Amino acid sequence: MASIGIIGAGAWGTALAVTLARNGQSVSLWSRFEGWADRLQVERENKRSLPGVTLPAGITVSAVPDALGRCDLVLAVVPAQALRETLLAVGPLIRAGTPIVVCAKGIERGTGASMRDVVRSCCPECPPAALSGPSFAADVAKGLPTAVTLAAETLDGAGRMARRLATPTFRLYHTDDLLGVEIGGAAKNVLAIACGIAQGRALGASASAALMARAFSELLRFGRASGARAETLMGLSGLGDLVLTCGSPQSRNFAFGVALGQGLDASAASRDKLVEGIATAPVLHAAARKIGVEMPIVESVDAILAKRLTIADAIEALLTRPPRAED
Ligand SMILES: NC(=O)C1=CN([C@@H]2O[C@H](COP(=O)(O)OP(=O)(O)OC[C@H]3O[C@@H](n4cnc5c(N)ncnc54)[C@H](OP(=O)(O)O)[C@@H]3O)[C@@H](O)[C@H]2O)C=CC1
Ligand SMILES: O=C(CO)COP(=O)(O)O
Repeated sequence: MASIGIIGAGAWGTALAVTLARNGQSVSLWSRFEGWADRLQVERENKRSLPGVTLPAGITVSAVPDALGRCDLVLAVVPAQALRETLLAVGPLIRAGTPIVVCAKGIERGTGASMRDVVRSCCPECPPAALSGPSFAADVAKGLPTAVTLAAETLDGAGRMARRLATPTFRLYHTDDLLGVEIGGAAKNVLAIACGIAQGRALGASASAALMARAFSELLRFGRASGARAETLMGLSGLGDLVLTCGSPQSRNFAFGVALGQGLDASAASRDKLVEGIATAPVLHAAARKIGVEMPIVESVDAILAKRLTIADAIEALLTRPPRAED
């Protein structure tokens, strides 16, 4: 069987490589930095993101992307904002017809493009797919039970890829609602920042639960208006990931929100770690406005990050919104 290519040797790329290789797959893991690729290849451990997890022999790490051309399935696991430049660099090596499964969660800043559209424009011969759902890299790398969703343009294609990537502890459901899966993953990061802020401000467990429920209602409203299916938004990649990310200090988006809520400096709180919701907030807010969907929590996060609103004013604005029928 041909290898599975993984683009990006960060926390999630490494965790996916480890879980696939443990299950007998041959994995070509690509990192843009030769020094980092060499370290992983020799030390057999990603000491930066997943200390203590051994890279099985089935993983070959390299900064030379040629091996991606011999893979029959490629996972793109770089930050959403880096997907385009990465695919422009290594995409031409990927064989026509090879699916590119984007594992990043976000919307492209500047263009408002979805991840599948970035794949389509950079690698028009490769069908886009998405892997998303509640799954912390550390949990997956430890072999803890996890369930996520694989979305592709066709249900058959999604099913084939899901069977290829599933392991006894990494359970994959599949769907052809690529749009719905991408929206859930992108939106939950922004909403998790809001939930983190509430935690950092010590607003209490009742407020946190209310915020999470209203956050889900925004996700559902935006997703449906965009054409996503409700069952996708209520599934692993929507509600499932929202619950995980909005309630766990393990989440970088939630932890960033906590730091903001505690009054810490935003740039310091996101300096060393990836907080995808920061870039997604203004794009998601703009997309919602464009289609006339109200997303007051997303709007607040965007305004706080852009320093148009203080946290206190944002909370005040949310609490004084006119009462309405619940949707
Ligand atoms: N960590 C997790 O638990 C999960 C993460 N995800 C998603 O996966 C995506 C990646 O996250 P994660 O792996 O955690 O992030 P990390 O920051 O751990 O790793 C990101 C990887 O992408 C590489 N990268 C960064 N910028 C660029 C660039 N401009 N060009 C090429 N490569 C680049 C990094 O290389 P370098 O280190 O050399 O800069 C690194 O290998 C995100 O969208 C995230 O939302 C999804 C599910 C779970
Ligand atoms: O997407 C994730 C879990 O499903 C990881 O969330 P964070 O990027 O907030 O850490």
